[in-house]
Amino acid sequence: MTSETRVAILGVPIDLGAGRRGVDMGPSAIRYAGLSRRLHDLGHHVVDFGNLATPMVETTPLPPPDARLRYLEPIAEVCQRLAELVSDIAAQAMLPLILGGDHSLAIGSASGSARGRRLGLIWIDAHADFNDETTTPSGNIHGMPLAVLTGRGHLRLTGLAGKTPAFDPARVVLIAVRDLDPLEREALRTSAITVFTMHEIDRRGMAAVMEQALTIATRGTDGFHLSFDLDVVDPREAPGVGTPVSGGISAREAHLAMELIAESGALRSLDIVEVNPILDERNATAELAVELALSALGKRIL
Ligand SMILES: NC(=[NH2+])NCCC[C@H](N)C(=O)O
Repeated sequence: MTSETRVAILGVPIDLGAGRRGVDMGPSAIRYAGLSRRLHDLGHHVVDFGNLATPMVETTPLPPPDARLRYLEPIAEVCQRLAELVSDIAAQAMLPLILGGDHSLAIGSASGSARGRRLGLIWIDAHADFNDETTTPSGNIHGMPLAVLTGRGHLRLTGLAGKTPAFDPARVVLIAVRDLDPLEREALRTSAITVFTMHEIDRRGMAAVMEQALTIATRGTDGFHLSFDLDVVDPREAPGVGTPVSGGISAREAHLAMELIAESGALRSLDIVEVNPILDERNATAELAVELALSALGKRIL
């Protein structure tokens, strides 16, 4: 039996933070895969707030080729509005479920959720998204949100929670990472973030890793925000993502992680990001995204 949650769906169709087009169609693809109806069938009260208005590449001035923070202004503006909305939704005792969109949007969603409360952060992703303008090889802001949320990055982005850092690095866990840029790796090594790479998952198993992750994210906190990038799943099972990396977790391991998150009872808000329908195979990745959201919100086989 799942306990009824009031779930607020919010789409953020943005791809300005990514180097490749297409993840702006993610919210549509995930809705088309039946998200709202299936959450309702699971016993939740679901309200779809529609999509946040977002600028698109075609109507936004092109950043200079050497930009270290591509599309900073439009992304900061979207994240600011998103933070307001997520904070309002959370204040109404609803659980915000944010559909992406590229991962830069987590700067807004996680900051908004962390306003006025002390949250842990669980980041499940093939990448660490721990670059800043001095370490980024691409200038793409979707490679930076975890750095921003732990206090490192441009001032337009780091203050959206009303406190900096939005999250205490000691309460932040990064899971299933397997692709780091050289300077990003150094920054991660000296941070207080707990990192479980693919190596730890292979070695100790997802259940043991998640158990420890949940302890870290919930100790002394009011719960946690989950940011889930579909590219964490192996591209054989999740081909429709913007930046695929081979050697990922299986869909089963992803489900196990989500089920343990649901069992913790401490999930306060979540993002499901980086679904790219252009690269997908008959919407399989969006369908997986829906299945995983259901697991995170209490779906059980028996
Ligand atoms: N959310 C993502 N898909 N991030 C990919 C980041 C790739 C690379 N590390 C960069 O900073 O450009």
